[in-house]
Amino acid sequence: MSAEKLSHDDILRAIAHLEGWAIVEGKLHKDFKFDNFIKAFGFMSQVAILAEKMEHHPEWSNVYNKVTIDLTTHDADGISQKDLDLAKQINEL
Ligand SMILES: C[C@H](O)[C@H](O)[C@H]1CNC2=NC(N)=NC(=O)C2=N1
Repeated sequence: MSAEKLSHDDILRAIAHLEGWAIVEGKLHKDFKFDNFIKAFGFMSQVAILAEKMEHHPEWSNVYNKVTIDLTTHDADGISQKDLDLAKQINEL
């Protein structure tokens, strides 16, 4: 997996196939809403396992049934293929 920063155009092309994701303040962003806190936290647990396996970790926050995720590659100082891969796997959960 490459950790090089991708161009804006490359990212736009890729997120056309990633439902719900957008570029917000230079990061790959998506808002999630669940029925309740337990479901939101269950989702976060699954994302945590994925992130640890990929050695690539989200910036995120949770308020009750809402989870906000921002993906960026700190090592590349921008969005890389790793962020796109993690976004795709999160959508497949
Ligand atoms: C050594 C380790 O693989 C790196 O520090 C990883 C860990 N998780 C990471 N996560 C994210 N989002 N960006 C990184 O650059 C990053 N680097």
